[in-house]
Amino acid sequence: MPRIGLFFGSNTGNTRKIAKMIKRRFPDNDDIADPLNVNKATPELVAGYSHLILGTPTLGEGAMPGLEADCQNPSWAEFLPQLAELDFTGKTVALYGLGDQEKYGDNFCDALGELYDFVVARGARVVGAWPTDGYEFMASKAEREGEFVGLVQDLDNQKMLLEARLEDWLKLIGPEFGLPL
Ligand SMILES: Cc1cc2nc3c(=O)[nH]c(=O)nc-3n(C[C@H](O)[C@H](O)[C@H](O)COP(=O)(O)O)c2cc1C
Repeated sequence: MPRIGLFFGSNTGNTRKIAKMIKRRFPDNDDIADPLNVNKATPELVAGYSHLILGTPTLGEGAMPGLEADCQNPSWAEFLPQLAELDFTGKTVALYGLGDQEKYGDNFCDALGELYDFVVARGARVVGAWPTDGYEFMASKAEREGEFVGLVQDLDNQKMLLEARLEDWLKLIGPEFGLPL
């Protein structure tokens, strides 16, 4: 079984696209599972991995994706409560989030911050903090002590930076995840 689980929620496909890019970046590497939408995941599946890469967009006004944020399918908002009792102690977790800094500068990538708080409260070791340089926003729950808690991508305004940012971040977390660079 792969060591590294790759889970995402997505409304319009951007977060899924990045999950697929991460998987494709390591071809023929059995350590990393195929990306799975959280609306098809189970707590048992998440529990089975020692390493997790979790991705989420922010919807609504700073909300997790899910039915209340007008997604067509359940997503993180419905799945996280199912993980409430899961012990993340001993797990290494890397997070990435998507948002729109121009339209939602007051809630930029808030769901990424919520995901961070959720796993940290359950004992996870989170790696892959990311600089806020190069982004313009007013407030973000994903910002802690001057850094984002994970990779931030803005495909609405900075799509041209997608690949370079992802590559740099994968280099950052690679050693923590035992992934080749
Ligand atoms: C209705 C709606 C609400 C949004 N609210 C926020 C928000 O509060 N904060 C933010 O950073 N981005 C917000 N966004 C931007 C999305 O997070 C961004 O477009 C993201 O790339 C969508 O990812 P997905 O295609 O995986 O769903 C919102 C987008 C939509 C359509």
